[in-house]
Amino acid sequence: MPLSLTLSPQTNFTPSTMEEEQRSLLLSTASRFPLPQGFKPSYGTAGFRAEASLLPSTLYRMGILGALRALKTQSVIGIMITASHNQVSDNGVKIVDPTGGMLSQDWEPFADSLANAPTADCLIQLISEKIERCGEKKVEVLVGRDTRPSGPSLLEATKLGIGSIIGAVAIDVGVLTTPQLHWMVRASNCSTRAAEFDYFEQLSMSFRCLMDLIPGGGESIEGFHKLVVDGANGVGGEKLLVLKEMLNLKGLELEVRNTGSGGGVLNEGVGADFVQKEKVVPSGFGSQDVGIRCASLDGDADRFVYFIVPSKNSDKIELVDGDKILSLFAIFIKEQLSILMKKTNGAGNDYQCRIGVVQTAYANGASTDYLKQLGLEVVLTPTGVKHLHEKAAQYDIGIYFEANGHGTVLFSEPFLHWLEAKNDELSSGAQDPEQRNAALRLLAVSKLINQAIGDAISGILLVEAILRHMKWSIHRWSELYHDLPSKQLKVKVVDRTAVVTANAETEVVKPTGLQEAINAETAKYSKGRCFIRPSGTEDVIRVYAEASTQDEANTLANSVANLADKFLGLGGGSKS
Ligand SMILES: CC(=O)N[C@H]1[C@@H](OP(=O)(O)O)O[C@H](CO)[C@@H](O)[C@@H]1O
Ligand SMILES: [Mg+2]
Repeated sequence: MPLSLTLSPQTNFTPSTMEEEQRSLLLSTASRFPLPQGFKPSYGTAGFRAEASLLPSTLYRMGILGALRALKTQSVIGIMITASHNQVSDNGVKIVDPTGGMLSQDWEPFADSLANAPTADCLIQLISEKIERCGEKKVEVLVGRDTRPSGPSLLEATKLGIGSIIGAVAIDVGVLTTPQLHWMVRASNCSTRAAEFDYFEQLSMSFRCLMDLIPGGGESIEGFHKLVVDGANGVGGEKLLVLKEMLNLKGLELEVRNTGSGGGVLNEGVGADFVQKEKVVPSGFGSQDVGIRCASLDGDADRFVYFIVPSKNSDKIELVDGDKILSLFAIFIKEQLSILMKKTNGAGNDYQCRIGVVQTAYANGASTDYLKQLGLEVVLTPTGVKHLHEKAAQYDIGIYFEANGHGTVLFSEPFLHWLEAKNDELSSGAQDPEQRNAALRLLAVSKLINQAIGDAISGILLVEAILRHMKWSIHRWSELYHDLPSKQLKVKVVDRTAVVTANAETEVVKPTGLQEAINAETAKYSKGRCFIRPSGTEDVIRVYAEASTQDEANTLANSVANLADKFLGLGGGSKS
């Protein structure tokens, strides 16, 4: 428990004024968490990740960072202990800002410095430069974790870090999906009900609302109802089962496999990352699932993809990835908006709603072309939800997805205010009921789809409601456009930070000469596109290639991986 201290409002602590009580509290805890020798944690695409035994000092220090951020913002902050799709022996940490989004990027260098402070004295010096207190109210840091066995001990380290900052309190919110924690932090700071039950209730109510608004009641289509979900042996499967208990699924038969209770290993041969990258049937799925709608969550349930098992005789799947999920959401939202905005009695509409679609360079080129053909504005950002989310928030409706299934739809406050008012206006008087329904549907979407971060559970519910609304099978959805064949490889190099990229990671700036070599290789292929970038979650360089045939995409990826190896590699370095 933190020590209580009466503080005067607006007190700023400088190195010389950090009071003795705070200093000695920090000294007593910091000495228990030395930085392991040779360990250089780095704040990557989504926080810190490493082999779990290396992480107690990082988690303790991120506990401190969460507390400092809560004091600075005078808001609830979240800390999620997870390594998402990484192997079970890894763990990691993501920090959730007051809005429910990822830690503000201008705090990332501080996070790096804290995590790498070599001694307790250096750590205390860094803290004393950042610590700020305003007011006497204690600030809360919510700590959630996924199902990894290293979670409980890392939770204790995190709580000690939070408790080492006077004025901050750790609240253990237990085992959660990453997006549940983001949702709770956002709700806490909006002064709305923020318990896990409230999350489930909001999702189930908005889902039911969308289902009730389906013209003709969303009547059954042969073979339509069954959805089988692969829970990656992680936290998402169990949570989906809780939701299923609460939800009137309107005839949707939901089966969840790989919940982790059957002895399977987290992310091993299962889960969204495996399915999307390997394009093979996950463990627990097979010939009994041919033609059925299937979905996979990742280890912390912040991403999802759909897939079909096309034949009994092969372990290959037909992937319906984040790009297609984005396309489905975009079609539905665009359609509802155009119903809502249509002129009635010669009267126009008074709101110019800007829709934006945000992707990364990993988006399949066919999806980008398709979205542009729909008349949508498409922009690319660097990899990582922090970049996509920031860009999407600049629109009235910003739809963002990474190809791997991480994304959501953001609605701006001004647009939601307008929509609420429009809905009120349409509900009074003899208006077109379809226009009112369109307003209600968009409002329901804004409540169903997580406004804080990509969320597999809420995303799956939105997909299910839209497919039912459109009366589309997964096959119809998958046929929206045909993906260009693509290939991803990882290359182990001596120092991945030697690669510096520009233009949303599509061009290598350093080392010099490498981009020219990639260009020359890519030019040999019809519809060739290829880029490399350092991963922010693994110690590898990623290579992505697209071409008009799978063989060509494979060859292009291999050639460029060899180039990366030549410029940066271990010499005959490993590829996978
Ligand atoms: C190609 C790819 O799938 N990259 C993933 C992966 O990041 P890397 O920086 O590529 O390791 O993990 C991120 C966090 O989950 C996710 O946002 C991102 O899309
Ligand atoms: Mg994840």
